[in-house]
Amino acid sequence: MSEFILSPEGARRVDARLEPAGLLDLAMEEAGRAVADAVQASFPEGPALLLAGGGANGGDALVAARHLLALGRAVHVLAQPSKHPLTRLNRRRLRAVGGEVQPLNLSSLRRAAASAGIVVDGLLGTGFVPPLRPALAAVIEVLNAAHDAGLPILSIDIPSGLDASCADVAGLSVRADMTVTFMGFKTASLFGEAATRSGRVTLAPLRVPPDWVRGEALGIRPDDLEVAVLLPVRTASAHKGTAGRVWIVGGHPGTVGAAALAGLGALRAGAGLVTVHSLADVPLVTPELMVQRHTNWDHALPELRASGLPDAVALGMGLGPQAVGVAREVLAWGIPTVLDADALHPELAGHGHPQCLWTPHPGEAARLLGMGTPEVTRDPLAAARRLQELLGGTVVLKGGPSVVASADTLSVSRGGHPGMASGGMGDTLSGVLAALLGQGLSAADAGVAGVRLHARAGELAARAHGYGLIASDVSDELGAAWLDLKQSWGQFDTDSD
Ligand SMILES: NC(=O)C1=CN([C@@H]2O[C@H](COP(=O)(O)OP(=O)(O)OC[C@H]3O[C@@H](n4cnc5c(N)ncnc54)[C@H](OP(=O)(O)O)[C@@H]3O)[C@@H](O)[C@H]2O)[C@@H](O)CC1
Ligand SMILES: Nc1ncnc2c1ncn2[C@@H]1O[C@H](COP(=O)(O)OP(=O)(O)O)[C@@H](O)[C@H]1O
Repeated sequence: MSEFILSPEGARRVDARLEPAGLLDLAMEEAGRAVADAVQASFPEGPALLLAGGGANGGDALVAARHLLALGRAVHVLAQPSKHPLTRLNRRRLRAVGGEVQPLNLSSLRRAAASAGIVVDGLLGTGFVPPLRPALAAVIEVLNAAHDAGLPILSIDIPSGLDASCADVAGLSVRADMTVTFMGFKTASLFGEAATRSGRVTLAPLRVPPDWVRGEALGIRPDDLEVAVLLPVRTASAHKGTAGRVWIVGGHPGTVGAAALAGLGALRAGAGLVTVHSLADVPLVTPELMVQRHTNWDHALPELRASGLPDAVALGMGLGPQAVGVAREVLAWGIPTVLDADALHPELAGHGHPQCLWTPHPGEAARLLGMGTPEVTRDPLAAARRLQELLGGTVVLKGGPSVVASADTLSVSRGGHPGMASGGMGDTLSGVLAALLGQGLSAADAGVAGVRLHARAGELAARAHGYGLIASDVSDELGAAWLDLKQSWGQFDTDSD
């Protein structure tokens, strides 16, 4: 099932629908219970210290404390005063079952932290409005010092002090080992330094009408089953001519490996026939890859067109200074096209078509949008949306994780591995995407499926290579990643499919 991504405003609008129906109390109960379960499952040792702020985030902490007590766990609760009716109600409920609530201040925190096995941070959630007030800043400093000394922290919904809608970390915030977030992931749970501060993030969807959440969602995060159904299935009579003919147009003296890596990626993602067209000598990365060296693009492109177009083309990888002119010609062919690297130029805006897949990394995205790279990485969902509006077709804004933006959906990929931060990984992805386009997927489906396939291959390759991962290792695992995704569907017969 897809998971959703929510803005703080979207979460508040869902709250506003729950409250008059009397359902906010139940949502808080479920949220607090999910936190208690996570504490028991992941941090079973020692007393649990729960910190409750004045808002609903603090209410979740008080509910969690009650559930932990009921499970027999030693709990210690420090709370700020609250005007929030449900938070006050849950403070009374906690007391009613014998739980003690003491005021939160620096000395009570230091004392309790010294004997705690886990701290639950329920100080600030999506209602936080920066900047952090000094009194809470001092609390978070003590908390982070205790964390540095080895005390684990689980944050409720979002680490206190983080702006949920932003991947950057502007000021002081809690450094969590784990975050239990509700209804949908927040931008801060998924991207950048904010995601690092969130630790391992798990989603408690809460029993809220899914249409209420879907209606507010900024985007979705498909699971592997949803990706698996997008991957093409061949009939027994398939042959190389029906499995997708792909051209790679790229390479230039000095950067010709980029085109070769794309070719390898396309072969390993199932393309039937792959030819690299280049002005430079392409290294023989594998004999199955066909190579045509041309002397100049002005002659080569009309000849190629006349020779019969392939099912899909990927262009730009290491293509060099002529990339924009070449891209204009290739776009006029009107066939499924991946545009990467040197072909990602603002001059091409308006020249695309619905079967285009544009694959910028944040630096290229910034060049296309005429902004700085930090603006792109601060809010990758917004940047991907703007890129799609500028370029049309489908945009893959690459990163860990990548965002796939089509006209009607924003989708965030799961997985990948930090070992994928090495040159050539994006070239491999371009080949993968072209192979999927060549096998008949729409640009939007190829974007979602190709990015996850590439990320899964990266995860598998990292088992052997860790941070020493190189792009051709990822290509080598594409077949295994494909099988893996299909098996998650549970309908894959490895002998015949
Ligand atoms: N449907 C859902 O998603 C559900 C969401 N749920 C939960 O609700 C949470 C959102 O709750 P929320 O709206 O009450 O806000 P919350 O984060 O507790 O913050 C408000 C408190 O912070 C304070 N404060 C603010 N800024 C500050 C600053 N700069 N520096 C210092 N303090 C500052 C502010 O103080 P005040 O301004 O009132 O003085 C007030 O006390 C959400 O994250 C999730 O945990 C669940 O209960 C179940 C259903
Ligand atoms: N930390 C990471 N986690 C997951 N994927 C990553 C990470 N770092 C890089 N990648 C992936 O590697 C690829 C890098 O692309 P790009 O920067 O264009 O590489 P190149 O231009 O060297 O080919 C992207 O698909 C990106 O999603």
